[in-house]
Amino acid sequence: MNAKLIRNEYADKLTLADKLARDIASKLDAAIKARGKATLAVSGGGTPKQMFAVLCEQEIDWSKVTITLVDERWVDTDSDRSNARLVAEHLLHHEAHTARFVPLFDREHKDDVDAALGAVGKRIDDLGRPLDVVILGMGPDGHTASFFPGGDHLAEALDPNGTKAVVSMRAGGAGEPRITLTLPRVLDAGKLYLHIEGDDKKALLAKAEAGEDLPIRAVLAQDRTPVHVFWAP
Ligand SMILES: O=C(O)[C@H](O)[C@@H](O)[C@H](O)[C@H](O)COP(=O)(O)O
Repeated sequence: MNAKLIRNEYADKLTLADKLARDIASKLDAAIKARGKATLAVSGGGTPKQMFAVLCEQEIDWSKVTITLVDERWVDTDSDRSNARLVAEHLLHHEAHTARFVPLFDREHKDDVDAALGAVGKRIDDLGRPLDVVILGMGPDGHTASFFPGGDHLAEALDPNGTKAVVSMRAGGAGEPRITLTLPRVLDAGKLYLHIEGDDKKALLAKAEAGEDLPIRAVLAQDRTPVHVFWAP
C-alpha cells in the first residue's frame, strides 16, 4: 500500500517557496469560495520560513482562514523553540495578518502537556474535518510532525484507526515534550504537502519509500491521501 506521490522539484529554494506558497493560497482560496472558510495546519522548524514570507503576501481573504500547527514543542510562546512564535513572526503578517491562529500550546498547562490534551484536542476537533491544507516537514531522523523514532506515544500517534486529534510525544531526538496531530488527522487533509529541502532529505525520503522503517513511512504507506512533495536542493 503506497501513497500517490506527486513530485514537484525546483532548481532552488526561492522558486520552491514561491510555487508552494501560491499552490497553498489557491487551495485556501478555493475552500473559501466553496465554504466561506478555510483551515491550514503548518509545520515548524527552519524549512518553512521562506515559504511563509511568500504565503503571507498572497491576496486571499485571510480573515476567513484559520491557521493551526501540525505539531508544537511544549514551550511558552516567548521561546525561540516555539512553533507558535514562528508562525507569529513569519506568517501572520502582511495580507495574512487577519488570519485566526489556533495554538497547540496551552499556557494553563505549561508544565504538563498531557493535562492539556483534552482541551487542545477539542480545539482541533472544532476546526472541522478535513483540514483544507496540511503541510508536513521532515527531520534528518525521518520524523515528520512529532512522529519521532522511539517516541513514547508513536504507536498511538500512527494508529490509522485512532480517533484522537492530538497526542503527546517524548523522544530522545525531540528536545522538549511535544504535542502532535495524529496520523489520521494529518491524512484527513484536503491537500497534503511534504515540504523538504536538500539532497540529504531527498535521499532519506527515497529510503523511506523503499521500505526503511522511519516514521515518515507512515505517511507514504497509505493509499488514503495523495502526498504533494515539494523539494529543492
Ligand atoms: O516543530 C517541528 O520540529 C516540526 O514540525 C518538525 O516535524 C519539522 O517539520 C521537521 O523537524 C523539519 O524541521 P526543519 O525544517 O528545521 O528541518
